[in-house]
Amino acid sequence: MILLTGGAGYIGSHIAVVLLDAGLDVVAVDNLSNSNSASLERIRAICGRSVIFRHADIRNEEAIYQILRAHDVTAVIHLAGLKAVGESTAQPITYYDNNVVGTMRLVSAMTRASVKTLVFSSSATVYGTPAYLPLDEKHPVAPINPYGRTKYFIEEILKDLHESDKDWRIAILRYFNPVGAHESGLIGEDPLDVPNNLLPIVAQVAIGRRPKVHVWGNDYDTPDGTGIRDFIHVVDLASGHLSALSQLRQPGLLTVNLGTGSGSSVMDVIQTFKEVSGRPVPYVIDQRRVGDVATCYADPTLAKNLLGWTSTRSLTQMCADHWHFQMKNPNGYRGA
Ligand SMILES: NC(=O)c1ccc[n+]([C@@H]2O[C@H](COP(=O)([O-])OP(=O)(O)OC[C@H]3O[C@@H](n4cnc5c(N)ncnc54)[C@H](O)[C@@H]3O)[C@@H](O)[C@H]2O)c1
Ligand SMILES: O=c1ccn([C@@H]2O[C@H](COP(=O)(O)OP(=O)(O)O[C@H]3O[C@H](CO)[C@@H](O)[C@H](O)[C@H]3O)[C@@H](O)[C@H]2O)c(=O)[nH]1
Repeated sequence: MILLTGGAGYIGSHIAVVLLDAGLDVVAVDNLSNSNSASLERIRAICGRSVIFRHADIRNEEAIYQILRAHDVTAVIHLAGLKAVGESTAQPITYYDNNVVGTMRLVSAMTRASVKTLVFSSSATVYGTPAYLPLDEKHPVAPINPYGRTKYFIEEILKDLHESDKDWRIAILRYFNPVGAHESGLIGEDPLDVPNNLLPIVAQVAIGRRPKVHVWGNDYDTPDGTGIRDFIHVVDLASGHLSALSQLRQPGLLTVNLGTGSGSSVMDVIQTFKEVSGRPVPYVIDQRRVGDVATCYADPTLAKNLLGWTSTRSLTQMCADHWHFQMKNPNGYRGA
């Protein structure tokens, strides 16, 4: 049995599908602070079987301990956390409590239950401003906001934990920019508030929920002047977790990028989305967003060599699947 924290969320729901499809059993823990339990019903519709759901907060060590014991959990995939960069600057203590303290309570419960296999969701945001590209795992880490620092501190805590007890099997996965949705259009990204990330904004503009995309700067040192990111299909990202679990059959700690290795600009995304949706995507050029870097993409070689994992889905596929979910669920999971 795999415990999936944050299992009702965007990435967690896609990982649940990949795990169930691989024949594994899943217990999902989520406090639903940024998700809707409707996603869990949709998982059942896709896979023909369910995840077990426990409504709990990862900071509740006793509750997590009881869940680990009751379900004979052998490994944990840990996604639960807060992820909005701007909010983390306004509410740093909330972020440190939820993400860092939450992870400490979780690993304490795991230690008590003798469950010592952990896959952790980190982020390319730990690299901060790139000193060189593509970003490999040896690139220095220097996050530039509290959210990024929670990920960095958790990585360091997990390294200390592994140093202290070599029985632990830990995979730290640094995600680049997850986008898209399951091909069924049943699960996808459903931001509860105004989205910050590019793809959900573009999708809401294409469907008419917002008038236009604000392109944050077209004066970067990139071919079209707009920011470049390594967008990765969420289903490819999810399958990377299955590969990491297989690799953790031996004790050890690994830190691996999950990205495609190629970058697309904001204008590439807008153009591709326009093509796959057949809808206009009006945009306006605006000031640069504070804290943004010009270009960020992964060196995915280690994931290939160590995990035998590579991404396979194109930007067109990412936009098409994102659009499919948006069309099927114009108001997200609300009303589902
Ligand atoms: N989406 C991205 O761009 C991105 C990039 C890099 C890393 N990540 C990381 O991946 C993970 C999942 O991200 P996502 O995009 O699916 O976000 P999400 O908000 O959709 O999912 C996170 C889930 O965790 C739950 N949660 C939050 N705090 C909790 C707590 N204390 N106890 C129990 N549940 C809690 C939320 O309700 C939500 O369902 C996060 O750790 C995030 O930092 C995301
Ligand atoms: O309305 C918008 C939103 C974004 N952008 C641009 O689009 C690009 C991508 O932005 P966004 O989707 O917000 O992603 P990032 O800023 O790269 O950050 C994401 O990707 C990181 C990993 O690389 C994660 O750590 C962060 O949590 C996650 O928000 C950037 O150039 C932005 O300036 C716009 O032009 N207009």
